[in-house]
Amino acid sequence: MKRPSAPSTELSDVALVLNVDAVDGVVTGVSSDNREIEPGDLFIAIRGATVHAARFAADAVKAGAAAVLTDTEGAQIAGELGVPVLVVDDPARVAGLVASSCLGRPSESLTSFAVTGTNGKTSTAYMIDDILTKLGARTGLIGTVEVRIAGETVPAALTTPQPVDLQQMLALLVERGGSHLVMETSSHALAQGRTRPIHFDVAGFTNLTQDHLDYHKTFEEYYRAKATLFDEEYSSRGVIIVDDEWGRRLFEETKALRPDAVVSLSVAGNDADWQVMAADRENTAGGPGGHFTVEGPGGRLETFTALPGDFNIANAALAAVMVIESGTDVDTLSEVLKDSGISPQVPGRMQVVGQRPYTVVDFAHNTDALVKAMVAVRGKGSGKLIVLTGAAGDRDRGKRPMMAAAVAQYADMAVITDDDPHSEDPAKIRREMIAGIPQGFSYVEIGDRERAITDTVLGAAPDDIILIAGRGHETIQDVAGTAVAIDDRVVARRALARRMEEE
Ligand SMILES: CC(=O)N[C@H]1[C@@H](OP(=O)(O)OP(=O)(O)OC[C@H]2O[C@@H](n3ccc(=O)[nH]c3=O)[C@H](O)[C@@H]2O)O[C@H](CO)[C@@H](O)[C@@H]1O[C@H](C)C(=O)N[C@@H](C)C(=O)N[C@H](CCC(=O)O)C(=O)O
Ligand SMILES: Nc1ncnc2c1ncn2[C@@H]1O[C@H](COP(=O)(O)OP(=O)(O)OP(=O)(O)O)[C@@H](O)[C@H]1O
Repeated sequence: MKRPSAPSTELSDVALVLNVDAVDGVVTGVSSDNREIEPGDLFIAIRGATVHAARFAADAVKAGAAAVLTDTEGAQIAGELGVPVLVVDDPARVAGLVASSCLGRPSESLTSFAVTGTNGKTSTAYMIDDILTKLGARTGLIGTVEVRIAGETVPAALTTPQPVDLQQMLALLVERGGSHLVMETSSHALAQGRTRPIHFDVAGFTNLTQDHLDYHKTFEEYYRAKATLFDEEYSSRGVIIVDDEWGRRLFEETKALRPDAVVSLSVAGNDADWQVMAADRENTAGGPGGHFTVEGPGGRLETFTALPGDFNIANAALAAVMVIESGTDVDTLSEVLKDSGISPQVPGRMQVVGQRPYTVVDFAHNTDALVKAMVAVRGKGSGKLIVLTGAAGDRDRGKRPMMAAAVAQYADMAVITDDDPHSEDPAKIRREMIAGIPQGFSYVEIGDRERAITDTVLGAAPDDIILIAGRGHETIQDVAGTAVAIDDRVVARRALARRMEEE
């Protein structure tokens, strides 16, 4: 993605923002990676988990960096550079702030939405973007699948970009006349303060179930990271789904501190400011989703989503209430959603790739998401429900047997295959999953994912339902450092076409 144009910034102004001693000089851009330095940039050298970027400071200066911002350790590692060096305690936590001030504080010109939770961030973010676009907004959408900045789309590297990259995306959005920002905020990003200093107009919470315990260590720590988004420093208003215990706790804690800044939403009939009632599940124009009514302090909206599964009604309702809470009138919303409802195309999320056998590719890669996806597709065929799943290496090991046990509980057959093994032995990951399958349940183990998908599609009966879970939109599998190209949707479609030819 192209760089936004940046105004010249006096280093004394940067020093002022950071509350450190002033230095002379001017910068005309900012980067936290020496490989991306352009002449005139401020190089922000951060200690990462693997390396201190100060090791690359000399290279950055060679590439044209006009100044360096780092910590005391970084200044020592970098040595004499011949350009001004600003020293702060924690450059990672101020990187966003510095980038923002060098780029004209872009977030202040945008109406911004952030979604957090274990599952549903991407789907909800696409839905907010869909609504805003129908309302005539020029949007930026930043999340796991892709980054879309006022019309230009690039694949995403992270769910929530690193602070400097993020500020550059916002500056580009403003430069292109963007008015609204919608983004996913991962727990990693919140723990690392990647979104600072963005002050979101509306933050939304979907749900919290087990995931990422390799990074956060305890559920409490995971919850705390997510809860940060609802702090005064991070957002003006919050909309929280209170249908799990973590949502209820988050709502109560936020309400106690900021009574007027948060509203609750329930899809399950729990006590809440906004109530959702689902109806006519199969009668949705344009798809298998559902009609619903959402009613609360801002009025009553009747609409629908064409995306399958009850959980997508929850996501759509959250998206609608977030837009209403940003100040949009319900009648206006009702009018723009009249024909197509809240029905964006969300790549790799409950994406139907074939009808006989009914075949769905979904990103479900934790127990709760798998259960929801299985329940959503259960009635789509009269035959067996076959679920193909694996688990990623170097990530939360605890969830592996739980995921397989859930498949055994809700499906008729499991195909245990590889996800992204990363540096782990894939056979060991599969064994850990299989340990969760109870005696007597029917499963096959096929490590090679392409073969697993192909064999499953070719072997299924026409009335069976196939759920290919775990990788959704992803197109690269990381096997011991080697990038293997595989897109579940392409492989499944190819096998479905072969089936048709052979029939
Ligand atoms: C834990 C974490 O968030 N790590 C991120 C972090 O890595 P790190 O701290 O190890 O960075 P590092 O490689 O040591 O580099 C340190 C600094 O040196 C710089 N550098 C590095 C090499 C070089 O040649 N030149 C250079 O300037 C880097 O730009 C960086 O600023 O900075 C790296 C560079 O920006 C990221 O790629 C890396 O994300 C890793 C890949 C990652 O997997 N993060 C995941 C866990 C993550 O954040 N995931 C969440 C979503 C999870 C979900 O919901 O599924 C996300 O928001 O995506
Ligand atoms: N509200 C929800 N509740 C439970 N499961 C959901 C919900 N929404 C989506 N899912 C399931 O979770 C999977 C991931 O959905 P989505 O990509 O929208 O979430 P995410 O929070 O962005 O995930 P990730 O953090 O892993 O990127 C979907 O493929 C679907 O199976």
